[in-house]
This record gives sequence, structure tokens and C-alpha cells, in this order.
Amino acid sequence: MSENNVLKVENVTMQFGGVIAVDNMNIEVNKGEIVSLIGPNGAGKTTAFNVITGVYAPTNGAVYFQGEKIIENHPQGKMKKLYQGENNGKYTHSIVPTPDKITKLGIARTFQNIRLFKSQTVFENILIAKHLRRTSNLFTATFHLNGKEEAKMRKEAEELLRIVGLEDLRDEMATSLPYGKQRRLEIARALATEPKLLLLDEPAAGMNPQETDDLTAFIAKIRDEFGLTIFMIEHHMDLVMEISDRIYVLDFGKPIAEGVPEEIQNNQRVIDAYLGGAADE
Ligand SMILES: Nc1ncnc2c1ncn2[C@@H]1O[C@H](COP(=O)(O)OP(=O)(O)OP(=O)(O)O)[C@@H](O)[C@H]1O
Repeated sequence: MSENNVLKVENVTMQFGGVIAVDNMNIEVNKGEIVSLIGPNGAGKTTAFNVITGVYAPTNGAVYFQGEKIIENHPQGKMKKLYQGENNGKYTHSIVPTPDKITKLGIARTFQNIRLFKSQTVFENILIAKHLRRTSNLFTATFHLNGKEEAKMRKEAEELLRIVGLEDLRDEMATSLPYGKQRRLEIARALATEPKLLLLDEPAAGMNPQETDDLTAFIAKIRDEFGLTIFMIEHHMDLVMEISDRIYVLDFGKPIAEGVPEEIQNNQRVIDAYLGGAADE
């Protein structure tokens, strides 16, 4: 693993009963890269994100973040009998951190369906995320505010709103924002947890072409401004091809191709499995 490696997914399988959602997946994302994960519906993209962020303990395999193993698991319970996958027996430990632990390590994510604190303002959404960096308890994050630290967080939240261009909407209710701005707020809220690695799950879903263009520029801007590494699931091929340094294509839980955008666009296996149809989406 090179010292530039930020994320390494190693031989990860996620099996739900008889359904193999992710099948012995190997993926690497290096510092400063924007890497996209594409593939047909049901290919296992969101499940892969859920493993990396601690929502699911993988059935088998390991995940490394900045060179350190943060997740490892092996078939247990009824999976011992069910699991027929590769690398059985290679993993012997069970390291299964919760999502808030993963956030604290420096991995943040957004979701396919926007998840904002609906009855809070734009500013409050950012501030609560800042508090969540320090506590996993939403009640504490919202109500136990202590003087000096609170003032510092407020200042950082104001600064973040300025950088992402939402300062004029500071006191609006999050849900009153136009769709594209809600997405931007959700990304800003993820940034408030001070991640090194940002996972974006279909950030352009439901966006019109203008909003998608704005988002493309926005993602590039935050990568540069925050020194981020970005791993993104996306179906909008214009966005993916324009912004990605590299792309992984997933089909039936397995990466079937990896390369720079031009290689992926010209890969016959990818065209057959996915791009032929995705162009119309
Ligand atoms: N909790 C679960 N229990 C059982 N099966 C699941 C679970 N989560 C996902 N799956 C199955 O795993 C497979 C992969 O689903 P996943 O949502 O990861 O695909 P995806 O590539 O993200 O699809 P999309 O592009 O539609 O979001 C699907 O067959 C899905 O039904």
C-alpha cells in the first residue's frame, strides 16, 4: 500500500442471507483523488459505502483508512456455513466500528436521499454536525453548549458557510432551500465533521442540468480547498466523466473495470454491462 493511500477496500464481501451484494471487492483511493463508483442499479454500490462507514459489518474482508486497518470481519454464526466466497479463513479478527466512530476517524458521507435536520436552520445544521464531531449524542450536540468551545465552533460554521456559498441562506430553514442548495448543505454538513475522506452517494440525484453543472464545479472546489479525497457513487455520466480521476465499475457486486474516464468509456465490457443503458438515464 503506498503512503498516498487513503482508502483500501480489501477482499470485502457483504452477503445478506443468500444475496451477495458485494463480492470480494478490492478498491483503492489515493490522496487528493476523486474516484467514482458506477454500475447498474443493485450492483452493490451503496452497500459498499455502508460497509466502509460502519453501517454493516462485512461478511468477510478488511478496510484500511490512511494505512491503518479500521474494519475487519470473517463469516460468523449462520454465515460460517453459508459463505462460499473467496479468501475464506484469511481474516480472523472482528473489528467492526460504529458509524460515529468512523466519522471521528475522518470519513464523512452523504446519502442518496438527502438527510438534513429538517426543523433546523442552515446554520444550525452545520453547528450540530460540528458538535457531532465531538459527541455521538444528538441531545448533547444540540443542547450542551459550553462557552469558549461553542464560540469557536460558531466561527468555524460561519466560515464553512461562506466557503460553500450558503452564507446568505444562513437563517433559512433547511427544508425551505431549493433542491440543489439542500444537497450543497448536506455536503457542507459532512465537511463540518472535518473529514479527510468524503463519500458522496449520488450527489446529483434529482438535479437538473444547471444544478448538476454547479455541483460538478462545487465538488472540484471543495476537494482543492479542503485537501479532500473523494469517493463518489453517481449515475450522471457527464459529471462522472468530467470530474473523476479514476472510475471503478461494479456489476453484481464485483468491480469489472477500473481506469481513467477515457478507458472506461471505451471498455466494451462496461458498455455492455452498463454504459449502453446509463447514457439514457
Ligand atoms: N439490508 C439488506 N438486506 C438484504 N439485501 C440487501 C440489503 N441491502 C442491499 N441489499 C441487496 O443488495 C444488492 C445491492 O444493493 P445496493 O443498494 O447496494 O445497490 P446499488 O448499486 O447501490 O443500487 P442503486 O444504484 O439502485 O442505488 C441488491 O440486490 C439489494 O437488494
